[in-house]
Amino acid sequence: MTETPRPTDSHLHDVLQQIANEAQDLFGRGEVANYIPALAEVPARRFGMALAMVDGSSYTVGDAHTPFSLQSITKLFTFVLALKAVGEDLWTRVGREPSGAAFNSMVQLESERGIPRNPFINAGALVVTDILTSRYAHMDLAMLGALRRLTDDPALTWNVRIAKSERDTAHRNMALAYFMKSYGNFHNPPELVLDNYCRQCATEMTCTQLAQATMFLANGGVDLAKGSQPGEHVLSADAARRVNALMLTCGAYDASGDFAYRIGLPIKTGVGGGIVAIAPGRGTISVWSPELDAKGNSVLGAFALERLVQLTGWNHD
Ligand SMILES: NC(=O)CC[C@H](N)C(=O)O
Repeated sequence: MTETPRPTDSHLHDVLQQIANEAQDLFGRGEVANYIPALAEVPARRFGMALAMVDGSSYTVGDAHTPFSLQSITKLFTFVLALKAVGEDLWTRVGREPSGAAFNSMVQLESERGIPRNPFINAGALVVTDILTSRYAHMDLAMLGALRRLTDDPALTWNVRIAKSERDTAHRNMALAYFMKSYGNFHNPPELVLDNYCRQCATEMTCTQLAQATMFLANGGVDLAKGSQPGEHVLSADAARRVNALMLTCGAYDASGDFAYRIGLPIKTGVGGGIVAIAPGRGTISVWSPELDAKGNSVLGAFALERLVQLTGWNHD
């Protein structure tokens, strides 16, 4: 059996550079999301990648310092907030099974009596935002506060234009919310929750920030000390393990099985073209490239993560 050469951390910069070079060949194979009008204006041929290691080292390549729209990646952060707020009671409102259906699908909701399959599809994320809307006077600001602490960036915010553009065209998400309300699984006015949800989705981060913000998932629930802040105990090690399990099984909508097969790490994707991946005990990887495949996942992002695990062996040791 041939061994995959294992680059040491000092070689990680070269690994990223190699991946960025190879990825260029894939430009043109996907399309920038256009169902949210303002997202369609993002330049397509962008590629950035960042690694943040639990030892505090970090590596970047390409457009890793350009802010992009997190979109569904925010479902990871709101899920963590809701888990902290209501604990295991969360599972009375949302399931934890892969849906095998598109991220914005309604079909299962009728036969499953308004309980969405998991928190990472739109219906599930809307229920999570509903839970947080009940919990906080200003759910949007509570989320932003949490993200500012995780990135150590007090200026982090949502893009007002993208939030408005999504809110103006959020007909399907509104329908999902009303449908769940008809089953009693939505407690606040859908209009209010949609306002919060669209701001949430329009939050922007760079690859570097996203890798930093998810470090607690690679580090047993504990964030690293950053700037003036001591390391924050975000979740218990047990809860972090469970979040990672959900990312592995449900993080890429109806392509979750394919991502697990190709990459084998817990991940979360978004239609802004971002993907974040967790290598437990090692570090976090974030990648951004706006061209999406038919299921709404970044074409170059998926390729880059697949190459990273091939070149480093991070998914099997
Ligand atoms: N897959 C996504 O990133 C979807 C998020 C987007 N804001 C939506 O609700 O449609």
